Amino acid sequence: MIGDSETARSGVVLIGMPGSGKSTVGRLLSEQTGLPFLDTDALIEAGESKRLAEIIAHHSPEGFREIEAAYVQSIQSAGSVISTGGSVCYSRDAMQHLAGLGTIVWLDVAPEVLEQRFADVFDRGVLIEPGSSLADLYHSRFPLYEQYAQIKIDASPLTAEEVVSQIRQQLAL
Ligand SMILES: Nc1ncnc2c1ncn2[C@@H]1O[C@H](COP(=O)(O)OP(=O)(O)O)[C@@H](O)[C@H]1O
Ligand SMILES: O=C(O)C1=C[C@@H](OP(=O)(O)O)[C@@H](O)[C@H](O)C1
Ligand SMILES: [Mg+2]
Repeated sequence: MIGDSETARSGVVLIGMPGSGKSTVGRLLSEQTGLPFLDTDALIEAGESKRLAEIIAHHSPEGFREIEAAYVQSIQSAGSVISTGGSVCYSRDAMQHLAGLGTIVWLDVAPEVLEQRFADVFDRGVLIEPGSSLADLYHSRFPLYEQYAQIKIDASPLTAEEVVSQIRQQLAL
């Protein structure tokens, strides 16, 4: 576990698989608490003036990871709700930076549930090897999310509102 300062505790950083609800939950949590909201995918899209799927299509997976890590490390807003992209877990530097901005909360959602939330991971723009399944991706990323998470929410059976409520309870927000 990393990042344990007073400043860090005032913010919330959501991590987890694509489709786990980071953007949805982050927006709701921000509305309910009044904490500012930042979605790192939106930050990248604004900075690059392109949609994420387009950026991913024009770079190697490693290239996209470097772009994502650089944008994430440029964030200075401690005390916000930050929804990350699912692939941020590949950058130790980015994760260490995020740990200085807020408590890292992992929305853990089973691959069977994720599959129901979006039909085509390639349309959505996810860093996944051709031929791999969401379940493969889930199992390969699991140890990374686990390593960085300070709080884990078993979000598979929960609505977005219930996830927000659990986060608020656990962090006394
Ligand atoms: N707890 C939930 N239960 C059911 N559907 C959800 C939940 N959270 C998010 N969704 C839906 O799943 C999809 C992906 O959510 P999103 O917030 O974009 O995930 P992420 O940012 O983690 O990729 C959206 O269509 C959203 O409405
Ligand atoms: O997990 C991934 O490989 C990705 C998830 C996306 O964000 P969401 O997790 O919000 O879908 C986005 O950052 C990028 O397209 C890659
Ligand atoms: Mg998102």
